Amino acid sequence: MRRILKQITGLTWRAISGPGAWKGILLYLVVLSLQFVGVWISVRFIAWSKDFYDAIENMQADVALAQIGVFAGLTAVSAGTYLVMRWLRQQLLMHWRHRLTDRALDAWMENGAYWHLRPGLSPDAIDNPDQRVADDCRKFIDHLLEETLDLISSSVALVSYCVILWSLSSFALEFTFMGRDISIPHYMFWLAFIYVGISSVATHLLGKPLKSIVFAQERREADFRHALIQLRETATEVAQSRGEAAERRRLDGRFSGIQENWHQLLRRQFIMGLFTRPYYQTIMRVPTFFALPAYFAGAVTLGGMMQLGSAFGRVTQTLSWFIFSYRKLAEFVAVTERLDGLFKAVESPAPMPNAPCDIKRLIPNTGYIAWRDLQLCTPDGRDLCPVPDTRIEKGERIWLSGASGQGKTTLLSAISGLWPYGTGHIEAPSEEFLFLPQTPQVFAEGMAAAACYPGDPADIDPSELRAILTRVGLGHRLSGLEKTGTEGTEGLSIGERQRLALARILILRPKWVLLDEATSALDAEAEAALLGIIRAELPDTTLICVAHHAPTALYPYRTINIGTPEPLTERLTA
Ligand SMILES: Nc1ncnc2c1ncn2[C@@H]1O[C@H](COP(=O)(O)OP(=O)(O)OP(=O)(O)O)[C@@H](O)[C@H]1O
Repeated sequence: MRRILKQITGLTWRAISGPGAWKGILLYLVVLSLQFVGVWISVRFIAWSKDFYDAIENMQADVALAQIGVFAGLTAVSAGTYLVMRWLRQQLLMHWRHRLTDRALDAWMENGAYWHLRPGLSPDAIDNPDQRVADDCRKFIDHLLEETLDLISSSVALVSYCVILWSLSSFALEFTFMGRDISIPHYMFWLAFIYVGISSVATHLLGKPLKSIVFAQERREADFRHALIQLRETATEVAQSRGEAAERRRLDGRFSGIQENWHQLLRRQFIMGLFTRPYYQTIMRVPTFFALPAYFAGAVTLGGMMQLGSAFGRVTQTLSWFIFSYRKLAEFVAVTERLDGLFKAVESPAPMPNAPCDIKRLIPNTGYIAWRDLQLCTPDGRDLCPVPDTRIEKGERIWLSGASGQGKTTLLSAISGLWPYGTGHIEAPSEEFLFLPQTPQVFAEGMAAAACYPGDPADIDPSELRAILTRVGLGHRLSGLEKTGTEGTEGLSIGERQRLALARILILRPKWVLLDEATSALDAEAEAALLGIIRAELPDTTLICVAHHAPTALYPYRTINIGTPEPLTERLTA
């Protein structure tokens, strides 16, 4: 309980603190005040019904008419208060959600957490981070507002109902137990608390597993959504390989996970319902039964007993907030734990237990890359092929060669400061590296954004962009620049994607480029032409090129072999 309260306050602090925090807090106070106005109006309505019916009973037409005017006024205030309160509450929801989402995105993006905290790379790997950032931030604020506002206004209402119940239940319960006369004054008052106390404990015991079931449900829903997104992203591969049946199996598997957990959820809700439903239905009647001993003892009249029953009912109903909100509270706890898990994992990510994490990084004064005594390993602690000590000067061209799986891509990750597993020393400049993978992504933001990534397309002159795209052989796709979304990049072949990625070098003009089989889908002639352009235009740029054949267009280049050298024929061609 203390842990979850700490998590809730921690997340709340993230959402409400920071510059301009006063705005959200002020909004919250206004919403709370309006909620109190709502409680006051409902109390006024109770008094109004007495005045109105008394006027009718006493045949006072003018008073009754005046009360109709009071009714209209109260209704107008009530409706106005409710609408303004709801509108402000939605504003506050977005205000705090924005702040919390900002913090979650900062945490997820800073220091490459989105890269490090992936399954297989970290013991704290985060499942479905998209769900945590997109859904859980919203749900957390939504629950926070609903539960705290409810709790505060219920507590205030409870005090006033308790005062009424205390004054109405002045009589005592008298009985004989084991030969002794016992008298419990205000017993109806104490009974209300005992009744709700016992019921709350019963609800908690029955509903305890609900939190983890709700947690699992959200996770399985997210897994199913993720599988559908994967299908969209790999549509061509699936369609070409007639993978529909396999995809259906995968999707069905994920969906049956949802169903299985759903049944557990239903079962648990049913078990809870066996208690909470009768409780809900009897809460307004049971007070009368409890008051019967006093009635039969002549301590209270029938009218008094009915009045007492309704006061008791109000107290128990307000006290039962915990019981009635149990399912929502379970969701709140599940959302809190997921979101807190994200922040905790990012703040103190643990390395894999079986792999050394001791690569020392230095930033040299002059521009060069060097490594010595470098032994990289996989996250499960397997040593990769030893890498010979090397120093790469600015403007050099390097062919990083080695058979498949020897650790070339891993070395590139280590150079750019991502790969943590291994031992040794790496010196690399602080300037940004441009990394081009084998299958570059094209983003929903369109052709220009893909060509300038990770730069901003607004920073390049459109005519220059067109000229560069034409030079890399994408002149026939220039119309894509005018189209928005994925329409402009739809159908780009892998080779064309690689051309688009190579255009980034000409646009961004970086000092250090890491090419990981970035030309593998181009024919030899196109590869030679493109690398030739890059070499001629950017003579000072260092190119470190991972490839399974010699990048002859980069000649003169230096070869660094990792593990088994490439086949002899490749070396001869070089
Ligand atoms: N997250 C990981 N978990 C476990 N093993 C990994 C992980 N990442 C890489 N490896 C392993 O590390 C080894 C080196 O991988 P890497 O991608 O660096 O090889 P490569 O030389 O670039 O191969 P290729 O030429 O086929 O691209 C491989 O055996 C790979 O399976």
